[in-house]
Formats: sequence, C-alpha cells, structure tokens
Amino acid sequence: MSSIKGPSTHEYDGSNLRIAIVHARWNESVVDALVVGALNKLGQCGVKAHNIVIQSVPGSFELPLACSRIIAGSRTQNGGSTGDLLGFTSANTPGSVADSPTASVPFDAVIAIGVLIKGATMHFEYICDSVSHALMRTQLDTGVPIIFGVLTALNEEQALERAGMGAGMRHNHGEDWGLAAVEMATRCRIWGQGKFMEDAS
Ligand SMILES: Nc1c(NC[C@H](O)[C@H](O)[C@H](O)CO)[nH]c(=O)[nH]c1=O
Ligand SMILES: CC(=O)[C@@H](O)COP(=O)(O)O
Repeated sequence: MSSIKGPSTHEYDGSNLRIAIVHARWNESVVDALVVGALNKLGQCGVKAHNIVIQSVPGSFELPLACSRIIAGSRTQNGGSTGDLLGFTSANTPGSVADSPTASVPFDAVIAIGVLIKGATMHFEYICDSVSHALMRTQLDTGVPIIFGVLTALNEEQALERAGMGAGMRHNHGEDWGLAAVEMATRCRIWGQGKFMEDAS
C-alpha cells in the first residue's frame, strides 16, 4: 500500500510575490540541497529571481532572530541597508551589503531552512524546541508566513534522505517548502483583503 504521507501538490502563481530564504550554514551540504530544492519550486511557481532574497546565519538557533529582523527591515521606508554594515568594502567581501537603492518591498513569505542532526548531548533537543517555537511566534507576531524548513534528524542518513541525497534518493523537502511559501503568501495576501481563495479541487 502506498504511503498517504506528503504535501499538497496544488500549484500557485508566484509571479508577483517577494520571498526570502534564510538558511543556517551548519551541515551545509544538506542545507544547500534544500535551498536548491526550494528555489527550483519557487521558479516553477513563477517567482522571479529578483524577488528572491537569500541570507544565511551560523546555525539554526539564529534563524528566528534573522527572520524577525529581515521582515522588519523589509517594512522600513528606506529599504534594506545601503553601504556596508561592518566597515568592509563591497564586492564579495564578507559582511558587505549589496546596495538596495529601491524602496523596500515587504516579503510575502520567508522560508527558514536549517539541518539539525542529533549528537551525543541534549543540545539538539533544546535547539529544535526553541527554534520551532520561536519561528511560530515570529510568524504570528509579524503576520508573515514563515515556512518551517528545519530538519530535525536523528542521524545523517535521515537528513540526507530528506534533501533527496540519501541512498534511496528520497524526496527533497525543500520543494515542499517552496510550494508552501507560495501558497501561504498568496492566501495571506487574499485573506488580508478580507477575501477568500477558492480551494483548488
Ligand atoms: N549542532 C547544530 C547546530 N548548532 C549551532 C547552533 O545552531 C548555534 O549556531 C550555536 O549554538 C550558536 O548560537 N546548528 C545547526 O543548524 N545544526 C546542528 O546540527
Ligand atoms: C544539534 C547539535 O547541536 C548537535 O549536533 C551537537 O552535537 P553534540 O550534542 O554531540 O554536542
């Protein structure tokens, strides 16, 4: 009997959405595969490349604050920061900031991506618990959908499988997160107008 598990497969039009992907750098090879999966699905839904912002943080524990600050910054009048933040010159220097001459455009959704792999201590449990609760609180506080793209794997194989990299080359969950971002961004925009979206049959 085939499994009943799995995400919705409805497609949505993302051609006028602005999406941020915020990813941790721990377990980077798996994170990178998940980010690619999300980007591929965003592209399939019509999200334009110039409407996708990708930012990284050291680890998953930093994801909630990063999402909160990126959402807040996208709502300011002067857009993202111009000039550099850390005194570095621009052009591929770590810490430099791309100019953002245009006025800010708020993000319609944020995809938070990280890979947590259980180690020998309780560190894993505390990060998983705190990050999941904080991301939920941040999306409710800001009203911006934050897609939970944090793998909480008990071992490396579980993480690899969920990024489509395992021996069985299982499904890349990044694709699910990309689709969820487009759907929730679309629905929240419509709900915010006091309207309702016909549910695809
Ligand atoms: N062990 C993993 C971590 N640990 C690092 C924390 O997320 C955090 O960056 C550090 O404690 C400093 O605040 N992060 C992951 O994303 N994945 C792990 O498996
Ligand atoms: C998720 C973690 O922080 C974990 O990988 C750290 O490993 P350990 O518990 O052995 O320190």
